Amino acid sequence: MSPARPLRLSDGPLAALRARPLAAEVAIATARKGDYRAHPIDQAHALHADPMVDLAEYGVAGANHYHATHNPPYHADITGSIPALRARRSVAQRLARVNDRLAAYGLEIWVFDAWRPIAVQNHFHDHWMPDYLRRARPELDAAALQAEVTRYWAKGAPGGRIDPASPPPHATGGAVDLTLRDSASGAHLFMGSIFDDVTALSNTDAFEATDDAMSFSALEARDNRRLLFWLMAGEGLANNPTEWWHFSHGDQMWARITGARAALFGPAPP
Ligand SMILES: C[C@@H](N)C(=O)N[C@H](C)C(=O)O
Ligand SMILES: [Zn+2]
Repeated sequence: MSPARPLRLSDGPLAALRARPLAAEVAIATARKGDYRAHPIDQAHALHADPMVDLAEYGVAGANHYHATHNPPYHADITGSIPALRARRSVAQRLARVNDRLAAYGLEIWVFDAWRPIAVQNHFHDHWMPDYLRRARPELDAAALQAEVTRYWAKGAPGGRIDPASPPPHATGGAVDLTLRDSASGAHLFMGSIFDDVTALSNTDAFEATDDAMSFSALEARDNRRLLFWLMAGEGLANNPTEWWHFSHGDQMWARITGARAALFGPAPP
């Protein structure tokens, strides 16, 4: 018996997700996110000690974007990066369930990054992004430059010592950066910007207001971002409104955006 042909994205339940606007949810997330690093963390929660696992063990595909050479816009292996893609077990299970929904369409999640060494976080927040901005936007004063850095890169930990009450999202094991791809060819769905673009183009709702019925690029990016957003929301993951690729469950950003009383995860266990 020949394998069933994959469903088309114009059909079935995922077509409905691609047609579902997301601007209202993004506006709520933007309003709530605020100073998310000050949100309480519930150390007594049953998931607080959720173990770390390799995403590959849960059938979730990906390659660490920071531990690579052909990784625009960096084009360099970042010092301190690792090949592994690790996350909390409950997060891996959520991603696996998203993959179950995608399978009939011949699609799957592709992960760019998950748990991130603090050296990598510090590199981008303290050095790479400020250096880049000083060259590209020399008109920015110190405060404006810092605001622009933290729009896209969370503060790490000076000296590498993570404050257990305020870990950067990717140090918790609850945050993942990802997209969708065709499982057979490996081709990524078009999302309208590259991963880690640090402009408004990366805002999750960047294409929601498109009124140009002839811009198939804008329409395709809009519908694919909607698909990713609603699939992840269906598994309880919250999206960072300035980055279409960043989702989390259990960290402080997730707690702020979803209205949870407390986050579940502090710094990830070894
Ligand atoms: C820039 C991106 N890869 C990212 O992960 N940003 C978030 C906000 C972070 O640094 O935690
Ligand atoms: Zn991220």
